[in-house]
Amino acid sequence: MANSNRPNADISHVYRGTFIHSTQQTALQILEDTLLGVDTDGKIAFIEKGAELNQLSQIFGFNPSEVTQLAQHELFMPGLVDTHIHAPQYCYAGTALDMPLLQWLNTYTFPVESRFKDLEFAHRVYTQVVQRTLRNGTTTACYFATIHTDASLLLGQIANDFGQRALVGKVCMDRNNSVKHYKETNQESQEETCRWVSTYPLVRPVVTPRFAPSCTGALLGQLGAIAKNNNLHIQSHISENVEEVKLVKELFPESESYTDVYHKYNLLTDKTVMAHGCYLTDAELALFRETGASLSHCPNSNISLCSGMLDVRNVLKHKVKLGLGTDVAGGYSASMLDAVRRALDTSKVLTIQDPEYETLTFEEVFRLATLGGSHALSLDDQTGNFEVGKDFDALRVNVAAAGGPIDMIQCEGPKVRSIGLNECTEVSYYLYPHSYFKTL
Ligand SMILES: O=c1[nH]c(=O)c2nc[nH]c2[nH]1
Ligand SMILES: [Zn+2]
Repeated sequence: MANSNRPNADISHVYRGTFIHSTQQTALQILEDTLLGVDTDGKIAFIEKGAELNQLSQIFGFNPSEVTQLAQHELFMPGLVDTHIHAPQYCYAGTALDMPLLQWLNTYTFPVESRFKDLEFAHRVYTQVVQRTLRNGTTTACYFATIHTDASLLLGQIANDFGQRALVGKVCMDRNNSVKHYKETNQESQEETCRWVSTYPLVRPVVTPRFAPSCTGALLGQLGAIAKNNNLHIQSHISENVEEVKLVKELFPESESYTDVYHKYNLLTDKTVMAHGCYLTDAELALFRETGASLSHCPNSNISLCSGMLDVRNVLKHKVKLGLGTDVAGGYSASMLDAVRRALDTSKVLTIQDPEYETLTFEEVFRLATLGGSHALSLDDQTGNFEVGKDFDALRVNVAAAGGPIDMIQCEGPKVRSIGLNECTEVSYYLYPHSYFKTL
């Protein structure tokens, strides 16, 4: 029995069955006939082999007859972590994907986001995006909201009420010539960001310069200082599209690279997550590694906006922390399972282009969607896998749910050990992020 267990914990639930998760050493571990105990704070008190039941029940003082046994076709997996999603853009997800990034922002995104001044509209869309992502198994999400502080607070409140672990950013932008009222003055952006971050712990605020082209150097510097003084998370976009990289060079001629722009303004820290990074050089990746900043790989968005393809293998080689993001609505799907599939597709396209390229495995991408995401958001002490002491943040998956999308086929031959890349995990599940079960 592992000595990392916490024998003094008060146990509220014990589950027995199959658990799958990732560790640093193993991309996908399948733990059959396993017992997992949850304490009254919702934290994992032990995870041990089923055969240890009697011993565990004595140590932890629970009754073996109260153990919840999973059915044959059920399993637990960690809640999915979406490291980059724009909550307001959910209202046009699946449409408006006919332009490259900069034109797309001006034509569709900024006009829609400017509507979130209207709190009633914001309430409607934000409720839908939180419910939908939860239903898709996203128990942790790192959201961009809009420039409107009150609507951003509402998003945090809604996520909190539904039991989703959410990091939320009030977007900052003091540069935008395309939609008249959708920008702030430098002073407004600074003051509203201070008002925003002072709402902690109701929401976990993220300092959110939209991206370098939307912010003056002065604002970037002020946001870097606010993040530093309050030890806050930071999120933004980087090197998504060739035109954007060129624009950043023109706007910030004194900087050596796009990464250097953020670094100069103290926006690259071990609590920073930057979306995309398709065109980062090895020197820029080295700077990410040095500062502890992470990347969010958003393959659906990268393909949908014809932005580029991230070389994930190279990011991993540089030991840069990496998670997956849906990037709704540049990405048309709010499902992290879709992000898993698109990450594999992108990797396979890179292999088609260069047969020597080492394609990502399904197991590696599963890890990116769970443990990798929790690392990228610096939440790996709380979530990402089934380690003792972390929150029991899990999806209970029934791959044989009545009316579900999978036909279970009995066949002879080797036992199938991988859950594969079909629709199976989008069937039925329960969330258990805050020491109570929820069925959506
Ligand atoms: O995919 C993206 N979505 C956005 O909303 C955005 N803003 C700046 N850069 C961006 N990229
Ligand atoms: Zn984005």
